Amino acid sequence: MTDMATKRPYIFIFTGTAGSGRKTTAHRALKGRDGIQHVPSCTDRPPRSIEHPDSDYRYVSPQQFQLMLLNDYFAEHVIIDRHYYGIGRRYLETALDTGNHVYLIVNREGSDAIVKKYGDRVIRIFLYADKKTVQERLESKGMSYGVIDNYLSHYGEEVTYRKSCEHVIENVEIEGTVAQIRRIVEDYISE
Ligand SMILES: Nc1ncnc2c1ncn2[C@@H]1O[C@H](COP(=O)(O)OP(=O)(O)OP(=O)(O)O)[C@@H](O)[C@H]1O
Ligand SMILES: Nc1nc2c(ncn2[C@@H]2O[C@H](COP(=O)(O)O)[C@@H](O)[C@H]2O)c(=O)[nH]1
Repeated sequence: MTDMATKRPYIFIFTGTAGSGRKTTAHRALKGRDGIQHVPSCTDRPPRSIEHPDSDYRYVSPQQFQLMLLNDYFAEHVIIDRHYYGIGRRYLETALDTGNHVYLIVNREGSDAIVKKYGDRVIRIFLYADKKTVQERLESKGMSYGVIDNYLSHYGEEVTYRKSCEHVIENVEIEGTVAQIRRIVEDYISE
């Protein structure tokens, strides 16, 4: 068997401080690129906007989520502020089995769980912005003050996780961040 044939695909994890721009920059850098696909999370959190539900999530009811848990549906799951979030194991593994690299956007507990399960093909890219910038960006996105305050209250614990990650990017200027993400990912997948 050739070296190429034995190589497992990479799992790129976008993690970091909440509101740091993970979704925006990861999708801008990678969506539509051949050979890599996003694995969306499931959550029982209701959409923040009914008119424009966040396409990052598969929204399920709390009852559905509990049933999925009972059926060992998730590769990892967390509870954040009374809501459940998780990455479907089958989604993730089907993508990997077809030879695609994947990317996920999860918090630090999710990152640790995926590393534990999938090992050294997991690459964590940590994004952060300073607290004041996060606040301004989320206010301009129209997020409620309650959610923003909650995000900011976890900032200190979240930012220390950068030390465990393979790559750290301060997301200042969006195009610069997108270019850095592309460079990091290309370096791995063109090995
Ligand atoms: N470099 C940047 N400059 C200005 N605005 C940005 C930048 N990066 C992201 N944003 C904006 O900041 C807001 C938060 O970004 P995004 O939702 O991608 O963050 P996130 O880390 O995925 O958040 P969450 O914690 O909600 O999952 C969005 O309105 C996005 O357009
Ligand atoms: N471990 C996981 N964390 C996840 C997942 N999906 C999202 N998240 C993280 O949850 C918080 C809160 O998200 P919000 O959209 O309600 O603001 C944020 O840090 C997300 O990255 C997941 O499947 N697993």
